[in-house]
Amino acid sequence: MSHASGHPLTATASGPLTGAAHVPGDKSISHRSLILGAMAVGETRITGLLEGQDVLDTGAAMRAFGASVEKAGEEWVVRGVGVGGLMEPEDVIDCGNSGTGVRLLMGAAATHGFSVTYTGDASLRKRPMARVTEPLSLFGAAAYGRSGGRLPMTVVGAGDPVPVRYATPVASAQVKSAVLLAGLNAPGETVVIEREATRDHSERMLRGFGAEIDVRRTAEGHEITLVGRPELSPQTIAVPRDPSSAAFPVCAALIVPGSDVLVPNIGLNPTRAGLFETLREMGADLTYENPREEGGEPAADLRARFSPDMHGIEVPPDRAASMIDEYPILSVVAANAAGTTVMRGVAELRVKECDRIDAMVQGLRGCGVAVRDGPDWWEVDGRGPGGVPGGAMVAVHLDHRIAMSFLVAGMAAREAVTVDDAGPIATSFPIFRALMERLGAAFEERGS
Ligand SMILES: O=C(O)C1=C[C@@H](OP(=O)(O)O)[C@@H](O)[C@H](O)C1
Ligand SMILES: C=C(OP(=O)(O)O)C(=O)O
Repeated sequence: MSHASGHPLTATASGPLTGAAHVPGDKSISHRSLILGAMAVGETRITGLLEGQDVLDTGAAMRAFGASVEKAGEEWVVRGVGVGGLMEPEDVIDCGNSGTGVRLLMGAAATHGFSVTYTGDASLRKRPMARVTEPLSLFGAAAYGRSGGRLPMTVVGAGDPVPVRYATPVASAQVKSAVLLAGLNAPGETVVIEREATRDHSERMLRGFGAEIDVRRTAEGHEITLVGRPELSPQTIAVPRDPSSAAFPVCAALIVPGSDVLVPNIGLNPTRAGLFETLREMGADLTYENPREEGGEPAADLRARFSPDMHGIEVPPDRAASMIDEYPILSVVAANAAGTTVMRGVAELRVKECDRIDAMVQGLRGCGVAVRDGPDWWEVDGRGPGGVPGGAMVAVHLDHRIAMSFLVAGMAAREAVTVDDAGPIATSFPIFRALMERLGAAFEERGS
């Protein structure tokens, strides 16, 4: 569902940020818990589920496909219908702002013999869907959408699906996951080959639910083989906290003088941890405390302290997939570091909730920071600690990460920074404002 829009918010310079920041559950793992829970036979119990709008929309969709999804106390309980048991929804499936939601659902339903019409908010209706419907057509499904492969779109599922071998042309965990989820209800082996490793939550969770799945390194990259038509057994899932949400209090602490923030129990799956590696290379005082395993995923407590000696770096392009959602907030840290930070191989940023390179370039320029960009790269000239002038009103284009990034920028800038719409933050991090205020951040609602 679409969130209320047009709610501006201003961040002003705060004193030091201190204390513990308990960020919500991982968005990627939350979507997958609901979808795989709905395709298992029996009751899956989930704690730590992200209750952001993106995930709530996926929960509502799974109900429309015939599963039961209810909250009982602190737990979410999903009663699944089994692989092949999804039912035709009676109405359009509205995935709101969520690319992950719509692309994974298209995959899961595409090997069922019924049709589903999908839509989303004004941001999602601009995003490319052909990257998913092309491989789904190999299973025997057909998609009819607006020009350019945009939503609203009807996917006519394959009643008699065949398994597929598919090499993904873009580094995208959503595309990989859509093919694997479709492969669940195809007889035989479905194979996905990805040149660069993307987040592997689907593979881990499919294995956890009892599917036969094999991952091997070949000359072509990662080859993932899934045996179709398994019976999935229900699971008890503790969702780890989201490293992509942790990025905001961590980066705020690095650039606000005197800060010392602990972000406990963060999932540090290597396919997600590229930002933290990059920050450490820039000279950030960022440490991992109590490293451990939580539910099959590496985890640690992150400790971030004000880091006045950070310097720009060239971010290795082969790291992009492991930090793809973190480039906006990285560029805010880069603006507060000395020297230039160069980010290459990031064309995917142009097809997220908005064109994230363009949104950050415009907003940072408005804040007095020099930025240059090209089709798949951009670079930020740092102004050193406390050197960002700020004082801008920034357009967020229905993009939660742009909104949160500029609010963090405002916490360290000389003049306040206003975002034109803080509404989208609720898609992934509904407690962002309260959590940052508890650390010491100062926000104002100044009106538009
Ligand atoms: O699979 C996932 O859960 C996600 C994959 C990434 O998208 P792409 O697959 O488009 O890279 C990421 O940007 C998104 O926030 C979540
Ligand atoms: C790109 C993102 O999400 P999605 O693709 O699920 O909309 C994100 O959360 O940064």
